Amino acid sequence: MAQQPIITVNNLTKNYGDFAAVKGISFEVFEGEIFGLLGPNGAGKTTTLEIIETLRDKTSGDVIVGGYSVETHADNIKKIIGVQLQAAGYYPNLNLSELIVLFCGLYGIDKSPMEMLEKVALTDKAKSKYKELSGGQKQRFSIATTLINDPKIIFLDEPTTGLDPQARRNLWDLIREIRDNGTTVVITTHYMDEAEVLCDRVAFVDGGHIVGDIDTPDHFIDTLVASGFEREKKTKGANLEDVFIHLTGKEWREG
Ligand SMILES: Nc1ncnc2c1ncn2[C@@H]1O[C@H](COP(=O)(O)OP(=O)(O)OP(=O)(O)O)[C@@H](O)[C@H]1O
Repeated sequence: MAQQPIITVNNLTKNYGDFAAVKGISFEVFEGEIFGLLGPNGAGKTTTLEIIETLRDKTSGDVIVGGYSVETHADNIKKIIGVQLQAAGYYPNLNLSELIVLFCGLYGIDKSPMEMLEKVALTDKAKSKYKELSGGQKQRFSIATTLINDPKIIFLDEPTTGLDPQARRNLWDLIREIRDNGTTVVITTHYMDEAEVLCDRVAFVDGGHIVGDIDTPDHFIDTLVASGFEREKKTKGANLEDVFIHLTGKEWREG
């Protein structure tokens, strides 16, 4: 069966005053995939994401999300997407369970906080405040809040920045699980190892453009190797991170 586009971005541009941050970007995200926008700091990933999320106006181009145009049907789009809040959005005096109740109220949805926390393995932190969580737990909680309205698509902007290797791997498992349960995931990252193991397809963004094709990580790598590219050093069968994980285990950490 042909893959169905759930997001179509066509010739998108965004100027901040005289500065062109996004310079004619086009891509499709297929239903049910983990799609990665990869690129260095300042490439235009967040700007592109925020326009798709209807949080920022575009300068020109077309963006269709779930069949709706960002220009004319932003409210319909907001109902079918899940977006991570910045940390400042979490009221400091409420615990995780109370925060979930608050978000449910904003969406007009009745969900059990424990059920939402269960999805991200945080039921034991239900009575904790957001600021008391570790980096990985904070990310997991913020992912739980994106799932409250049973969205068709969630957007994760650099979800593993600053996390330790276990927390990153556990977050990758969680993101795959969300995809396997039928939610499309759009993620930005500048970690190529992350994109390689996590994303079904990726686009490389640099200087406001998509450079090269949009393809699976495997196909990109195979094409590069077939072109005669060789790494300078022969890689070993494991790396230092493998040693670290082997020695310290892969279980959830509370630290
Ligand atoms: N509100 C704004 N006003 C002016 N310039 C902005 C604004 N937001 C972003 N920019 C600029 O637009 C460019 C793209 O920024 P953007 O945040 O989209 O990049 P990014 O790829 O997400 O980078 P990062 O990984 O650092 O978040 C950068 O040069 C940035 O300084």
